[in-house]
Amino acid sequence: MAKPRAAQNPHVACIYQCFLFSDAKLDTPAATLHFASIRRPRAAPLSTNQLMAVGVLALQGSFNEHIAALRRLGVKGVEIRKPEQLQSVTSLIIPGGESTTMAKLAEYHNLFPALREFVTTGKPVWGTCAGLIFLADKATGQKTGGQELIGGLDCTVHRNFFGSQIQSFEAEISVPEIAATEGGLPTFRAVFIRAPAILEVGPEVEVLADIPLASDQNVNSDFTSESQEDNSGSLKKVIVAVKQGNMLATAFHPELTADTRWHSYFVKMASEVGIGTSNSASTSGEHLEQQKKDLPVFQ
Ligand SMILES: NC(=O)CC[C@H](N)C(=O)O
Repeated sequence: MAKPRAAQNPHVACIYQCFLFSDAKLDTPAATLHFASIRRPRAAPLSTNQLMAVGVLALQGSFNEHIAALRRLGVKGVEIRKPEQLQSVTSLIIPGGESTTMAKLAEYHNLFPALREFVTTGKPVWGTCAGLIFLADKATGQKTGGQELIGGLDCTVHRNFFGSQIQSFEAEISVPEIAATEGGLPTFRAVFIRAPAILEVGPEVEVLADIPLASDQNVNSDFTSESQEDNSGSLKKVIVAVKQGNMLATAFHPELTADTRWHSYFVKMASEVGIGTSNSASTSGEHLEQQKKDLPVFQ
């Protein structure tokens, strides 16, 4: 597997920076340059009965990009900011961003009880990056005083495992489960932005992807030499994507690439639990109209 490449290119670093601290600054020349380098196959279009509205927590971070990725599949994304809005959706994406800020906003809007209920009632939830941190039962590397988590995902996450903003990187990761169900290449180009990693998982958790660590990679000291070793006792790797029942979590950002396979995988999870919603997705006419307004993710 390719060694993770740090985002040293100033244009790419700029995008990562913009991404974390604002909602949608992706229509810039720098974004164009960045996304042009990520040309991946799209997942096959979803059939009509897989179309449904998916909630996207829209407090902070990359919610616009998730909604745009869903739109490319013909699926409607609904912005969720208040507890009562969760009643109108049957699945939810918690985007990446900055988990401490997101937690403060969620607390301010009294969202935590409704979010926990959403998870515990078995509705599909996908956390990306900060969203993964939200779903974890335990997080390390938090700011002083910690932060509230939704929990439910039996794992321990290190919040900034791969280091600071400038250690953001992209890497080709092996995604056997995604390739088996969604087709396409056996690898996925994953964008890690001040990314967390999963240090430990419980028995119910299925590991969907991990990433080898370069020998010179500067990772957090909480990661013990014992947890770095695989069965052969030599290769250092860390978990970056998992599934546990109704919960999917990725340490990286599929919504920032043109490869929609993680989104189609999640939409299928949502449709498989048999709780399709009356909030049906757009008609094909609407879909075409929406595509014109899409964010500049290159095909
Ligand atoms: N890209 C991201 O979502 C980064 C998450 C960040 N490490 C945090 O603590 O919130």
